[in-house]
This record gives sequence, C-alpha cells and structure tokens, in this order.
Amino acid sequence: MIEPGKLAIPEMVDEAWTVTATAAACAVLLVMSTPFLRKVVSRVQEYACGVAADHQHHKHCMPLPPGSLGLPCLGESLTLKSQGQKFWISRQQLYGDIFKTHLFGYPSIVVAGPDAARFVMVEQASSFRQRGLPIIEKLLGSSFFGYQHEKVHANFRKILHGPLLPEALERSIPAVEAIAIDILKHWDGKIVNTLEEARKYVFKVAMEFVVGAAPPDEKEELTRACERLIRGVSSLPVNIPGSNYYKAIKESRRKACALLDKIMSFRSWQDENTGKILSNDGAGDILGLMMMLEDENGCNLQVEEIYDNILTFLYSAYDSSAAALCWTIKALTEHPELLAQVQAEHEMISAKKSYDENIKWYDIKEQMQLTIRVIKETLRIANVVEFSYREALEDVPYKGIVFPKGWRVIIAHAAYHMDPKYFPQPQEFDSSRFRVHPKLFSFTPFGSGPHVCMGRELLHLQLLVFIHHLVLKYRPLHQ
Ligand code: HEM
Repeated sequence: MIEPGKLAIPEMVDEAWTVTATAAACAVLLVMSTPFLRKVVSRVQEYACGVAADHQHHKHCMPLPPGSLGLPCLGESLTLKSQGQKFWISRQQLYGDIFKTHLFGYPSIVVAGPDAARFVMVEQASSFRQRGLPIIEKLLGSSFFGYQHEKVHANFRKILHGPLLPEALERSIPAVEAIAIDILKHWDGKIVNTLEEARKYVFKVAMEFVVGAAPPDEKEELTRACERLIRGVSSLPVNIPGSNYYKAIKESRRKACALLDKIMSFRSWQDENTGKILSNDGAGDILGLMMMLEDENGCNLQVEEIYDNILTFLYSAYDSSAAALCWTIKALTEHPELLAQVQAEHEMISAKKSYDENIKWYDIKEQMQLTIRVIKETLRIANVVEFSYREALEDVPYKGIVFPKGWRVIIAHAAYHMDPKYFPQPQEFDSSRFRVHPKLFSFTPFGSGPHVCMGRELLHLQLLVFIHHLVLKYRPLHQ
C-alpha cells in the first residue's frame, strides 16, 4: 500500500544497468518524439512482452485496449513517479476506462472505471490473482495469505479476520482510546509533526492487533525495524550500500524477523511429542492465530510464512492509515466551519458521558455520522491507496478486448474517485456529497470482493477515536 505522492518504482533495473538505462532512455526519448517512430517502438515493446503479440494475432483475435507501453524496460514508471495520481486521471481521459501501460516491470492493463473494476474485483475475481508490487513482495515476502488463490485465501482469511471483526473491535475500544489519549497528552504546548504523530499512533494500534502480547522492548525495536523496512518499500530499488532499499533488505528485514522470532518464543513452546507449536495466549491477535494455524496435514506454518504475513499485515495497517489520519486532520484544519460542526458532534457525545467513560461502539456507529463522511471524503480525495494489483491467470475477454494471461492488472481507484461523472467538482473537498450513496463501485477505497480490506472497520475505529479526543482537547491556532 502506497502513500500519496510516494509511489515506489520496483526493481526494473538493477544497479549495474542504471547508467546504461539512463543513456538508452535519452536515446529512446529522442526517437519517441516522432509519431511514426513512437508507433514502431510501441509495437517492438508489445512483441518484447510476448504475450501481446500472441494474443492479438494468433489466439482470440481480440485486441488489447488502447494505451502506450512507454519506454523499453522502463515503461511508464517514470511518468507515474512524477505525476502521482494525475497519471491515472490523464490516461483515463485520453483512452477511456481501460487502457494498457507498462509499469513496475510488467505489461499491465489499467482498469479506471467502476464497471470494469467490478468485473475484475468481483464478477471475474477467480481469473485474477492478487499480487503485491514487486518491491513489496521482495521486501515483505511473497507468501502473504492475500496472494493465495480462492479456497486457500478464503480459509486463511476466515481465521485471520477474527480480531478485526466488530465484536472484537468493540472490546478493544478502551485500549485504542488509551493509546490516542497518551499520544495527544504529549501535544500540550508543542508544535508537532502531524504525520510523525499519526504514524506513532497507528503503529501502536496495529501492534496491538497484529503482534499482541510481547515484551515492550522487543515491540519497540520491532516498530523501529518495521518503519525502516517500510521506508525501503517506498524508496527507489537501488541496491547499493547506504540506500534505503539496501538497508531494508540487508538490515531491517533480518532484524524484524529476528525480533519476531524472539516474540514467538516468548509466547509459545513446542510440544515435545508432536513437535507442534503451542501458543500461550491463543487467538486474540494475528500473530497468535498464525502460530496456531495448521494445514490439512496438521503442520504449523513455516516461520518464513509467518514473517511474510506479519510484515505485510503491519505494512497494510500502517502506511495507509497514518496517511488517512494525517489527511483528515489537514482537511479539518483547512475547513474551519466543518471543523466547528465536527467539534459540536463530539461535544454532544461527550456531554452524555460521565467523566472517564469510554467511547461506546454505538457512538462510533451511530453518533459520528458527520465525522464518518469527512473520513470518506478524505479517502476519496487523498486516495491513500491509489490502486489494487492483480495478475491475470488466463486470457480474460471483456467487452471486445482481452486481459492477456500473465499481464498485471491495476484497478486504479484514484481514477474514478476523481471522475466528475461520479463526483462533481472532484478536486473540491465536500463531505456532504456522501449524504447520498455514490454510484455502485464508484467509491472503493478499500477494494471490493474477496480481497476487500480486512482492516476497514479498524481504520474507522482508530480515526474516529483519535479525532474525538483531538477536537475535544485542542483548537487550531487560527481559531
Ligand atoms: C486508510 C486505510 C486503509 C486503506 C485505504 C486500505 C485499503 C485496502 C485495499 C484497497 C485493499 C484491497 C487490495 C486489493 O483489492 O487487492 C486492502 C486489503 C487489505 N487490507 Fe487494507 N486498507 C487500510 C487499512 C488497513 C488496516 C488498518 C488493516 C489491518 C489491520 C488492513 C489490512 C488489510 C488486509 C489484510 C488486506 C488483504 C485482504 C485480502 O487480500 O483478503 N488494511 N486494503
């Protein structure tokens, strides 16, 4: 998952090739400046990708969608890096709701409209496998349960969802509230870096849900190792000593795995007779569940699988949630009238409570409707997760074009979130637009279908709790 404006370009070039690639890119830029040569290069690029030529001419006679595969090797990754979410919007305007490109080292089909998004995420979900960006799979591991297909994925998901379901979340409100109050306590009389504070908060919350019971020192060290690892994910994949990418691979992942080992041995013991891992505190968090999981032969997961899952889980929970909280606070401070209404909403909830009484699940679900709309509008406009990522497992025909087998598929939520057809004046922050439900599948910040975000209820809970205490305690300086 990716922060706004910080899209990571995965390993397209290894460092030995960097100089050659730069020279080649300059030459190709010159060549690409004439339309005829651009067409020739594009066709060569399609042939280089193999699958496209195969499809267009030999198999189904079904064309690929319009679009450009960009520069050889680099594709359109540099343009995406420089344009951010505008990349999806500008191409959607140029080519329509489905177009081809070449990103993150793979020929890809981008889905930029609600109907096609629904087709890939829901109707034809079994023909597409969820993937992580190459850099994410490399740094955090490729055996994350979300990348498994159909039944295996569904079985894992059913078990791991437990701590994130409403019943469990309701029990955890006091713990989340305590973390929020503690973070805000340190804001008194200070100028703080909101993003840093948001990261501190969401990571502490994520640690409770994902890693659970662990000695505080190990948890603290794990937090730091994960932060460095996550920094590596949004860095350029330049594998030279001193770079964030290098440090993430060589130091942070190893450190994080060693700490997870320590935490697991603190929490478990191995049965001498069966060799099975027994956990002393069971199923209250994701790590506890992972340690207890058994396959059909009664074997526990391999430790590498546990590392990959925990690290990817922490990544999913951390980066996007911190960005969402930060953007929400920014939106509120930029709209003083809205902030005043949000404050009134929370003062009303607080007025009905005795001193020290915790927020209730009912408050979250029923009493914070305006704040929920503010969060929705923030997610729409900030697009903290710009897209979902898939691989086509077979040739998939759709409305006269084909998703070729082996190509990557990018569901660009950001493109339709910013489309005036579904959200008039899309650049304007207007939480009141969510008084009515948006068109089906035009608003999918958490994805949809079998891979829909497992942490969306937790995200709402942690944002609402934090905003509740923030607006009750502080006023922005300009008020
Ligand atoms: C602003 C916050 C968040 C956003 C915008 C977000 C968005 C998403 C999206 C779009 C997907 C679907 C990926 C796909 O279709 O391929 C997803 C999946 C997932 N998210 Fe989130 N997420 C957020 C926070 C969280 C949190 C707090 C957690 C956990 C505590 C979490 C855990 C997951 C997991 C485990 C999956 C994979 C589900 C599966 O493949 O079955 N997310 N998220």
